[in-house]
Amino acid sequence: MRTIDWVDGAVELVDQTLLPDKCVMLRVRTVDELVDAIQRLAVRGAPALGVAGAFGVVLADGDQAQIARLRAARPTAVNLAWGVDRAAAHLPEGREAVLAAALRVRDDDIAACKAMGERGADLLEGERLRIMTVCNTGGLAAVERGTALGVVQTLHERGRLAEVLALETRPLLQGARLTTWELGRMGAPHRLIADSAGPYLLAQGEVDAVLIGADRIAANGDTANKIGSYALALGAERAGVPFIVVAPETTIDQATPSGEHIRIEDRGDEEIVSFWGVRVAPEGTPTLNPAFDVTPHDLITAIVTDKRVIRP
Ligand SMILES: CSC[C@@H](O)[C@@H](O)C(=O)COP(=O)(O)O
Repeated sequence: MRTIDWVDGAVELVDQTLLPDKCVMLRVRTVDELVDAIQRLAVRGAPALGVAGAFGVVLADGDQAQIARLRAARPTAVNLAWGVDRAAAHLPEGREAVLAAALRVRDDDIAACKAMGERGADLLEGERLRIMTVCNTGGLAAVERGTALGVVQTLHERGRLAEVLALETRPLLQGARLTTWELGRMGAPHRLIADSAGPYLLAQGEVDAVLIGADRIAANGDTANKIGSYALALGAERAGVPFIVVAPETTIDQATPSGEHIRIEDRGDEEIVSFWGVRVAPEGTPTLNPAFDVTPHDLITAIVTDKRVIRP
């Protein structure tokens, strides 16, 4: 199954807000619908956002204001702007050239995820690995297979996966809803844990490696990823566990020198004052809701891309 694709003149994508209960495909025909899908996380994850951005330029049909709005729909994952720019570069050649460029973004992502899975599995030592991960970095965050969870899938296919400990990933529960769903479909052994249990379980020696994805990697290797990644990096360093970032080359942003320059999306009050539509905090509680954090490069053991292994 492809998470996102171009089908009969429209973008077709899995509506991830409905998982794990329902797997429904959404057909998106306008930039307005696509921006809405991106902002409510019907489509999400850096590589999938890159593909959505590229397809969105086809839908925009040369309208520069719409292209600009799409490019800014979510600020932290560099892949969205990158995908938009890569397709938009072909606007002077006409719609067919833009569509061809967008299809190349899709195909390159499929190839990159396969390459990362193999390189990551080759890098890890040990025969029966216990992996900790946060958010969702599987096929749902890309077109197929994904980044960090793509490495997990390759390990599983090679018979080298003992277990995955998946953080639930509050507030939107990408780990609880999406990662466990994907691991179940793969038949990979896993247990779901509360976010705050991550560093403790690392200290208890329950984990052989932490594998995460990335939304933007600065030129010096500082990495923005789902909120909670930094706590895992600190816990992993203290426990002597490798902390590995898996991301395509397209997530490396040479224009951003270091993590302090990365814009972190704040997603507002609603997601944390309530849980699945039920208010859990007193009316009017002020909030801070950063969707991502930045792990400094010195806490990262290795960055695995589709082309190389970087040791920041
Ligand atoms: C392969 S996905 C890498 C990242 O995009 C992923 O870890 C992540 O943080 C996604 O956040 P989300 O807010 O669900 O888009």
